[in-house]
Amino acid sequence: MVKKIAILPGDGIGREVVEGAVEILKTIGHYYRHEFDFQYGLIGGEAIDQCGTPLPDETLELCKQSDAVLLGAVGGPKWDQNPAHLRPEKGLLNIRKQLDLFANLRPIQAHPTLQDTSPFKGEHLEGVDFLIVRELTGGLYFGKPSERTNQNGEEAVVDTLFYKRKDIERILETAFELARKRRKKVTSVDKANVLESSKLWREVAEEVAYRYPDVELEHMLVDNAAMQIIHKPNQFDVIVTENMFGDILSDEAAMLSGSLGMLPSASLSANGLHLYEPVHGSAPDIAGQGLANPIAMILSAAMMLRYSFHLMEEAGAIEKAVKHVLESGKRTKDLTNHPNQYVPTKQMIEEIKEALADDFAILNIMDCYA
Ligand SMILES: NC(=O)c1ccc[n+]([C@@H]2O[C@H](COP(=O)([O-])OP(=O)(O)OC[C@H]3O[C@@H](n4cnc5c(N)ncnc54)[C@H](O)[C@@H]3O)[C@@H](O)[C@H]2O)c1
Ligand SMILES: CC(C)[C@H](C(=O)O)[C@@H](O)C(=O)O
Ligand SMILES: [Mg+2]
Repeated sequence: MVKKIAILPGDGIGREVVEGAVEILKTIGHYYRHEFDFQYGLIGGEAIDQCGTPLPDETLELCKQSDAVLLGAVGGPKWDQNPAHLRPEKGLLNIRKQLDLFANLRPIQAHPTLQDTSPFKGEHLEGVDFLIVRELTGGLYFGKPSERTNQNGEEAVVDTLFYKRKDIERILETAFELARKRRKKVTSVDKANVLESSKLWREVAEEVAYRYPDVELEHMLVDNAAMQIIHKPNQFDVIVTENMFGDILSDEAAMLSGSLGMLPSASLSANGLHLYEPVHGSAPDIAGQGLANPIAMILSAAMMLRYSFHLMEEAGAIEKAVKHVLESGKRTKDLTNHPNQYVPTKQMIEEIKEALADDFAILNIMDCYA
Protein backbone atom coordinates (compact mmCIF):
# COMPACT_ATOMS: atom_id res chain seq x y z
CA MET A 1 0.00 0.00 0.00
CA VAL A 2 1.21 3.48 -0.84
CA LYS A 3 2.24 5.45 2.24
CA LYS A 4 1.38 9.12 1.99
CA ILE A 5 3.93 11.41 3.64
CA ALA A 6 3.44 15.17 3.98
CA ILE A 7 6.79 16.96 3.66
CA LEU A 8 7.05 20.39 5.28
CA PRO A 9 10.61 21.66 4.74
CA GLY A 10 10.10 25.07 6.42
CA ASP A 11 12.98 27.52 6.58
CA GLY A 12 16.78 27.72 6.71
CA ILE A 13 18.52 24.36 7.07
CA GLY A 14 15.08 22.72 7.38
CA ARG A 15 15.00 22.64 3.58
CA GLU A 16 18.50 21.14 3.30
CA VAL A 17 17.99 18.35 5.82
CA VAL A 18 14.47 17.41 4.68
CA GLU A 19 15.82 16.65 1.22
CA GLY A 20 18.24 14.25 2.90
CA ALA A 21 15.41 12.41 4.65
CA VAL A 22 13.43 12.16 1.41
CA GLU A 23 16.49 10.74 -0.43
CA ILE A 24 17.01 8.15 2.27
CA LEU A 25 13.34 7.16 2.26
CA LYS A 26 13.45 6.77 -1.53
CA THR A 27 16.48 4.50 -1.10
CA ILE A 28 14.64 2.45 1.53
CA GLY A 29 11.59 2.28 -0.75
CA HIS A 30 13.77 1.01 -3.58
CA TYR A 31 15.50 -1.74 -1.60
CA TYR A 32 12.60 -2.88 0.55
CA ARG A 33 9.93 -2.34 -2.12
CA HIS A 34 7.73 0.25 -0.45
CA GLU A 35 5.90 3.00 -2.25
CA PHE A 36 6.11 6.38 -0.53
CA ASP A 37 4.10 9.29 -1.93
CA PHE A 38 5.71 12.63 -0.96
CA GLN A 39 3.48 15.72 -1.04
CA TYR A 40 5.01 19.08 -0.15
CA GLY A 41 3.41 21.81 1.99
CA LEU A 42 4.34 25.27 3.26
CA ILE A 43 4.95 26.17 6.89
CA GLY A 44 6.79 28.89 8.81
CA GLY A 45 8.46 31.91 7.25
CA GLU A 46 8.09 30.67 3.71
CA ALA A 47 4.35 30.24 4.24
CA ILE A 48 4.12 33.78 5.66
CA ASP A 49 5.85 35.12 2.56
CA GLN A 50 3.71 33.15 0.11
CA CYS A 51 0.32 32.92 1.85
CA GLY A 52 0.37 35.53 4.62
CA THR A 53 0.08 32.95 7.40
CA PRO A 54 2.60 30.58 9.07
CA LEU A 55 0.23 27.59 8.78
CA PRO A 56 -1.97 27.73 5.67
CA ASP A 57 -5.22 25.69 5.69
CA GLU A 58 -3.96 23.71 2.68
CA THR A 59 -0.96 22.54 4.70
CA LEU A 60 -3.12 21.39 7.58
CA GLU A 61 -5.47 19.61 5.15
CA LEU A 62 -2.51 17.94 3.42
CA CYS A 63 -1.28 16.64 6.79
CA LYS A 64 -4.71 15.33 7.75
CA GLN A 65 -4.89 13.42 4.48
CA SER A 66 -1.44 11.89 4.95
CA ASP A 67 -0.24 8.87 6.90
CA ALA A 68 2.63 10.80 8.52
CA VAL A 69 4.27 14.23 8.48
CA LEU A 70 7.97 15.10 8.16
CA LEU A 71 8.94 18.63 9.16
CA GLY A 72 12.31 20.38 8.76
CA ALA A 73 12.45 23.55 10.89
CA VAL A 74 10.96 27.03 10.93
CA GLY A 75 12.14 30.54 11.72
CA GLY A 76 14.81 33.05 10.88
CA PRO A 77 15.86 36.66 11.42
CA LYS A 78 13.76 37.82 8.45
CA TRP A 79 10.60 37.30 10.50
CA ASP A 80 11.92 37.99 14.02
CA GLN A 81 10.25 41.40 14.29
CA ASN A 82 6.86 40.17 13.01
CA PRO A 83 3.86 40.34 15.37
CA ALA A 84 3.21 37.11 17.32
CA HIS A 85 0.57 35.72 14.92
CA LEU A 86 2.94 36.21 11.97
CA ARG A 87 5.98 34.49 13.48
CA PRO A 88 7.13 31.25 11.81
CA GLU A 89 7.19 29.55 15.24
CA LYS A 90 3.44 30.18 15.53
CA GLY A 91 2.98 27.82 12.56
CA LEU A 92 4.86 25.12 14.43
CA LEU A 93 2.87 25.58 17.64
CA ASN A 94 -0.39 25.61 15.65
CA ILE A 95 0.31 22.40 13.77
CA ARG A 96 1.20 20.67 17.06
CA LYS A 97 -2.06 21.87 18.61
CA GLN A 98 -4.26 21.21 15.56
CA LEU A 99 -2.97 17.66 15.15
CA ASP A 100 -2.98 17.12 18.93
CA LEU A 101 0.65 16.02 18.93
CA PHE A 102 0.90 15.86 22.70
CA ALA A 103 3.82 13.47 23.17
CA ASN A 104 7.21 14.52 21.87
CA LEU A 105 9.80 11.72 22.10
CA ARG A 106 13.42 12.85 22.05
CA PRO A 107 15.85 9.90 22.33
CA ILE A 108 19.33 10.70 23.65
CA GLN A 109 22.12 8.29 22.81
CA ALA A 110 25.80 8.90 23.26
CA HIS A 111 28.03 8.01 20.32
CA PRO A 112 31.46 7.18 21.71
CA THR A 113 32.91 7.84 18.23
CA LEU A 114 31.79 11.47 18.44
CA GLN A 115 33.88 12.69 21.35
CA ASP A 116 35.63 15.38 19.31
CA THR A 117 32.93 17.97 19.73
CA SER A 118 31.34 16.67 22.89
CA PRO A 119 32.40 18.19 26.21
CA PHE A 120 32.06 14.66 27.62
CA LYS A 121 34.69 11.95 27.24
CA GLY A 122 35.12 8.19 27.48
CA GLU A 123 33.44 6.42 30.32
CA HIS A 124 31.23 9.40 31.10
CA LEU A 125 29.27 8.51 27.96
CA GLU A 126 29.09 4.76 28.62
CA GLY A 127 25.53 3.43 28.76
CA VAL A 128 23.96 6.81 28.02
CA ASP A 129 20.66 5.96 26.37
CA PHE A 130 17.58 7.75 27.61
CA LEU A 131 14.34 9.13 26.27
CA ILE A 132 12.93 12.56 27.01
CA VAL A 133 9.13 12.52 26.80
CA ARG A 134 8.16 16.16 26.45
CA GLU A 135 4.53 17.30 26.79
CA LEU A 136 3.99 19.31 23.61
CA THR A 137 0.54 20.91 23.53
CA GLY A 138 0.22 22.60 26.93
CA GLY A 139 2.11 24.63 29.50
CA LEU A 140 3.45 28.13 29.01
CA TYR A 141 3.27 27.84 25.23
CA PHE A 142 -0.51 27.46 25.23
CA GLY A 143 -1.77 29.31 28.31
CA LYS A 144 -4.09 32.30 28.17
CA PRO A 145 -2.90 34.55 25.34
CA SER A 146 0.25 36.34 26.45
CA GLU A 147 -0.37 39.91 27.43
CA ARG A 148 1.60 43.13 27.58
CA THR A 149 -0.04 45.38 30.08
CA ASN A 150 0.54 48.48 32.06
CA GLN A 151 0.51 48.33 35.85
CA ASN A 152 0.50 51.67 37.60
CA GLY A 153 2.37 53.24 34.71
CA GLU A 154 4.93 50.40 34.48
CA GLU A 155 5.23 48.06 31.51
CA ALA A 156 4.28 44.51 32.52
CA VAL A 157 3.84 41.11 30.84
CA VAL A 158 1.89 37.91 31.57
CA ASP A 159 2.50 34.38 30.30
CA THR A 160 0.37 31.61 31.79
CA LEU A 161 1.37 28.04 32.55
CA PHE A 162 -1.84 26.07 32.10
CA TYR A 163 -2.53 22.31 32.29
CA LYS A 164 -5.64 20.20 32.61
CA ARG A 165 -5.33 17.09 34.79
CA LYS A 166 -6.18 14.80 31.84
CA ASP A 167 -3.37 16.31 29.76
CA ILE A 168 -0.87 15.62 32.51
CA GLU A 169 -2.27 12.13 32.91
CA ARG A 170 -1.95 11.15 29.26
CA ILE A 171 1.68 12.25 28.93
CA LEU A 172 2.60 10.39 32.11
CA GLU A 173 0.81 7.26 30.89
CA THR A 174 2.74 7.52 27.63
CA ALA A 175 6.01 7.76 29.57
CA PHE A 176 5.16 4.73 31.73
CA GLU A 177 4.14 2.68 28.67
CA LEU A 178 7.44 3.54 26.97
CA ALA A 179 9.43 2.80 30.13
CA ARG A 180 7.81 -0.64 30.31
CA LYS A 181 9.45 -1.46 26.98
CA ARG A 182 12.81 -0.09 28.17
CA ARG A 183 14.60 -0.25 31.54
CA LYS A 184 11.44 0.43 33.56
CA LYS A 185 12.40 3.69 35.22
CA VAL A 186 10.58 7.03 34.92
CA THR A 187 12.08 10.30 36.17
CA SER A 188 9.33 12.89 36.39
CA VAL A 189 10.87 16.36 36.22
CA ASP A 190 9.03 19.33 37.71
CA LYS A 191 9.39 22.42 39.91
CA ALA A 192 6.99 21.26 42.63
CA ASN A 193 8.78 23.35 45.27
CA VAL A 194 7.38 26.46 43.58
CA LEU A 195 4.77 25.88 40.87
CA GLU A 196 1.16 24.81 41.46
CA SER A 197 1.14 23.13 38.03
CA SER A 198 4.10 21.00 39.15
CA LYS A 199 2.33 20.03 42.38
CA LEU A 200 -0.58 18.66 40.38
CA TRP A 201 1.91 17.03 37.98
CA ARG A 202 3.54 15.21 40.94
CA GLU A 203 0.17 14.05 42.33
CA VAL A 204 -0.87 12.67 38.95
CA ALA A 205 2.52 11.01 38.48
CA GLU A 206 2.00 9.14 41.78
CA GLU A 207 -1.49 8.04 40.73
CA VAL A 208 -0.33 6.81 37.34
CA ALA A 209 2.68 5.03 38.88
CA TYR A 210 0.28 3.05 41.07
CA ARG A 211 -1.06 1.44 37.88
CA TYR A 212 2.47 0.50 36.74
CA PRO A 213 3.94 -1.37 39.72
CA ASP A 214 6.67 -2.84 37.53
CA VAL A 215 8.02 0.64 36.69
CA GLU A 216 10.05 2.69 39.19
CA LEU A 217 9.07 6.37 39.55
CA GLU A 218 11.34 9.09 40.86
CA HIS A 219 10.68 12.82 41.04
CA MET A 220 13.38 15.35 40.30
CA LEU A 221 13.33 19.12 40.43
CA VAL A 222 14.18 20.62 37.07
CA ASP A 223 17.23 22.57 38.20
CA ASN A 224 18.74 19.42 39.68
CA ALA A 225 17.77 17.46 36.53
CA ALA A 226 19.69 19.97 34.39
CA MET A 227 22.78 19.29 36.51
CA GLN A 228 22.28 15.49 36.75
CA ILE A 229 22.05 15.17 32.93
CA ILE A 230 25.64 16.40 32.81
CA HIS A 231 26.89 14.87 36.05
CA LYS A 232 25.63 11.30 35.66
CA PRO A 233 23.68 10.91 32.43
CA ASN A 234 23.49 7.13 32.51
CA GLN A 235 21.17 7.20 35.56
CA PHE A 236 18.22 8.06 33.29
CA ASP A 237 15.89 5.79 31.32
CA VAL A 238 12.72 7.84 30.62
CA ILE A 239 12.48 11.51 31.60
CA VAL A 240 8.96 12.93 31.43
CA THR A 241 8.31 16.61 31.79
CA GLU A 242 6.20 19.60 30.79
CA ASN A 243 6.57 21.51 27.56
CA MET A 244 9.17 24.16 28.29
CA PHE A 245 11.31 22.13 30.69
CA GLY A 246 11.47 19.44 27.98
CA ASP A 247 12.48 21.97 25.34
CA ILE A 248 15.41 23.22 27.39
CA LEU A 249 16.60 19.89 28.80
CA SER A 250 16.63 18.25 25.38
CA ASP A 251 18.90 20.87 23.80
CA GLU A 252 21.19 20.45 26.79
CA ALA A 253 21.14 16.64 26.52
CA ALA A 254 21.85 16.86 22.78
CA MET A 255 25.50 17.52 23.57
CA LEU A 256 25.79 14.01 25.00
CA SER A 257 25.25 12.78 21.44
CA GLY A 258 27.92 15.12 20.06
CA SER A 259 25.76 17.82 18.47
CA LEU A 260 22.26 19.22 18.31
CA GLY A 261 22.39 18.05 14.69
CA MET A 262 22.20 14.44 15.90
CA LEU A 263 18.91 14.57 17.81
CA PRO A 264 15.69 13.29 16.17
CA SER A 265 12.15 13.47 17.50
CA ALA A 266 8.69 12.01 17.06
CA SER A 267 5.56 13.97 18.02
CA LEU A 268 2.77 11.50 18.62
CA SER A 269 -1.00 12.00 18.77
CA ALA A 270 -3.65 9.63 20.06
CA ASN A 271 -5.30 9.35 16.65
CA GLY A 272 -2.42 7.74 14.75
CA LEU A 273 -1.29 10.73 12.68
CA HIS A 274 2.22 11.58 13.90
CA LEU A 275 4.81 14.21 12.98
CA TYR A 276 8.58 13.77 12.88
CA GLU A 277 11.11 16.57 13.13
CA PRO A 278 14.69 17.12 14.27
CA VAL A 279 15.08 18.80 17.66
CA HIS A 280 17.16 21.62 16.17
CA GLY A 281 15.89 24.78 14.49
CA SER A 282 16.50 26.50 11.17
CA ALA A 283 20.09 27.48 12.12
CA PRO A 284 20.25 30.77 10.19
CA ASP A 285 23.97 31.04 11.06
CA ILE A 286 24.84 28.13 8.76
CA ALA A 287 21.84 27.97 6.37
CA GLY A 288 22.59 27.67 2.65
CA GLN A 289 26.27 26.80 3.18
CA GLY A 290 26.14 23.00 3.10
CA LEU A 291 27.16 22.90 6.77
CA ALA A 292 23.99 21.36 8.23
CA ASN A 293 24.18 17.92 9.76
CA PRO A 294 21.29 15.95 8.18
CA ILE A 295 21.46 13.06 10.67
CA ALA A 296 18.83 14.37 13.16
CA MET A 297 16.35 14.66 10.28
CA ILE A 298 17.29 11.29 8.79
CA LEU A 299 16.93 9.59 12.19
CA SER A 300 13.54 11.31 12.54
CA ALA A 301 12.54 9.61 9.28
CA ALA A 302 13.67 6.31 10.82
CA MET A 303 11.41 7.03 13.81
CA MET A 304 8.57 7.59 11.33
CA LEU A 305 9.15 4.17 9.77
CA ARG A 306 9.08 2.62 13.24
CA TYR A 307 6.18 4.46 14.90
CA SER A 308 3.87 5.25 11.96
CA PHE A 309 4.49 2.32 9.62
CA HIS A 310 5.85 -0.37 11.97
CA LEU A 311 8.72 -0.97 9.54
CA MET A 312 11.20 -2.02 12.23
CA GLU A 313 13.80 -3.60 9.94
CA GLU A 314 13.85 -0.58 7.64
CA ALA A 315 14.15 1.85 10.57
CA GLY A 316 16.99 -0.25 11.97
CA ALA A 317 18.70 -0.24 8.56
CA ILE A 318 18.81 3.57 8.54
CA GLU A 319 20.17 3.72 12.09
CA LYS A 320 22.80 1.14 11.22
CA ALA A 321 23.83 3.02 8.07
CA VAL A 322 24.26 6.24 10.08
CA LYS A 323 26.38 4.37 12.61
CA HIS A 324 28.58 2.88 9.88
CA VAL A 325 29.19 6.27 8.30
CA LEU A 326 30.15 7.80 11.65
CA GLU A 327 32.42 4.85 12.44
CA SER A 328 34.13 5.31 9.08
CA GLY A 329 35.17 8.77 10.30
CA LYS A 330 32.95 10.91 8.05
CA ARG A 331 31.85 14.08 9.83
CA THR A 332 29.79 17.16 9.12
CA LYS A 333 31.37 20.35 10.46
CA ASP A 334 29.47 20.34 13.76
CA LEU A 335 31.00 16.93 14.57
CA THR A 336 34.67 17.76 14.15
CA ASN A 337 37.26 20.15 15.51
CA HIS A 338 39.46 19.77 12.42
CA PRO A 339 38.69 22.87 10.34
CA ASN A 340 39.20 21.25 6.93
CA GLN A 341 38.17 17.69 7.57
CA TYR A 342 34.45 17.61 7.13
CA VAL A 343 31.95 16.64 4.46
CA PRO A 344 29.17 18.93 3.25
CA THR A 345 25.52 18.11 3.91
CA LYS A 346 24.89 16.57 0.49
CA GLN A 347 27.93 14.30 0.74
CA MET A 348 26.88 13.09 4.19
CA ILE A 349 23.50 12.15 2.69
CA GLU A 350 25.26 10.28 -0.15
CA GLU A 351 27.48 8.44 2.34
CA ILE A 352 24.43 7.25 4.29
CA LYS A 353 22.73 6.14 1.06
CA GLU A 354 25.84 4.16 0.11
CA ALA A 355 26.05 2.57 3.55
CA LEU A 356 22.39 1.53 3.18
CA ALA A 357 23.14 -0.03 -0.21
CA ASP A 358 26.17 -1.89 1.18
CA ASP A 359 24.25 -3.22 4.18
CA PHE A 360 21.38 -4.28 1.96
CA ALA A 361 23.75 -6.13 -0.38
CA ILE A 362 25.30 -8.00 2.59
CA LEU A 363 21.81 -8.94 3.85
CA ASN A 364 20.92 -10.29 0.41
CA ILE A 365 24.07 -12.39 0.20
CA MET A 366 23.35 -13.82 3.65
CA ASP A 367 19.79 -14.65 2.52
CA CYS A 368 21.18 -16.55 -0.50
CA TYR A 369 23.28 -18.77 1.78
CA ALA A 370 20.61 -19.20 4.48
N1 LIG B 1 11.49 22.87 15.44
C1 LIG B 1 11.81 24.04 14.92
O1 LIG B 1 11.39 24.39 13.84
C2 LIG B 1 12.74 24.94 15.68
C3 LIG B 1 13.48 24.49 16.77
C4 LIG B 1 14.36 25.35 17.40
C5 LIG B 1 14.49 26.64 16.95
N2 LIG B 1 13.74 27.07 15.90
C6 LIG B 1 13.90 28.41 15.32
O2 LIG B 1 15.13 28.41 14.58
C7 LIG B 1 15.69 29.72 14.59
C8 LIG B 1 17.11 29.66 15.07
O3 LIG B 1 17.13 29.29 16.45
P1 LIG B 1 18.45 28.95 17.27
O4 LIG B 1 19.64 29.45 16.54
O5 LIG B 1 18.22 29.34 18.65
O6 LIG B 1 18.48 27.34 17.32
P2 LIG B 1 18.98 26.31 16.21
O7 LIG B 1 18.64 24.96 16.71
O8 LIG B 1 18.49 26.67 14.88
O9 LIG B 1 20.60 26.45 16.22
C9 LIG B 1 21.36 26.44 17.41
C10 LIG B 1 22.85 26.20 17.06
O10 LIG B 1 23.00 24.83 16.66
C11 LIG B 1 23.51 24.74 15.33
N3 LIG B 1 22.76 23.68 14.64
C12 LIG B 1 21.45 23.43 14.74
N4 LIG B 1 21.11 22.41 13.94
C13 LIG B 1 22.23 22.01 13.33
C14 LIG B 1 22.52 21.00 12.38
N5 LIG B 1 21.57 20.16 11.89
N6 LIG B 1 23.79 20.87 11.94
C15 LIG B 1 24.77 21.65 12.42
N7 LIG B 1 24.56 22.64 13.32
C16 LIG B 1 23.30 22.81 13.78
C17 LIG B 1 23.23 26.10 14.70
O11 LIG B 1 24.15 26.38 13.67
C18 LIG B 1 23.34 27.04 15.88
O12 LIG B 1 24.67 27.41 16.10
C19 LIG B 1 14.77 30.57 15.49
O13 LIG B 1 13.89 31.27 14.66
C20 LIG B 1 14.03 29.53 16.31
O14 LIG B 1 12.77 29.96 16.75
C21 LIG B 1 12.88 26.25 15.25
C1 LIG C 1 10.72 26.93 17.79
C2 LIG C 1 10.17 26.60 19.15
C3 LIG C 1 8.78 27.09 19.27
C4 LIG C 1 10.25 25.10 19.45
C5 LIG C 1 9.76 24.80 20.86
O1 LIG C 1 10.15 25.48 21.80
O2 LIG C 1 8.98 23.87 20.99
C6 LIG C 1 11.64 24.49 19.32
O3 LIG C 1 12.56 25.05 20.21
C7 LIG C 1 11.58 22.98 19.50
O4 LIG C 1 12.28 22.46 20.36
O5 LIG C 1 10.84 22.33 18.76
MG1 LIG D 1 13.73 23.62 21.21
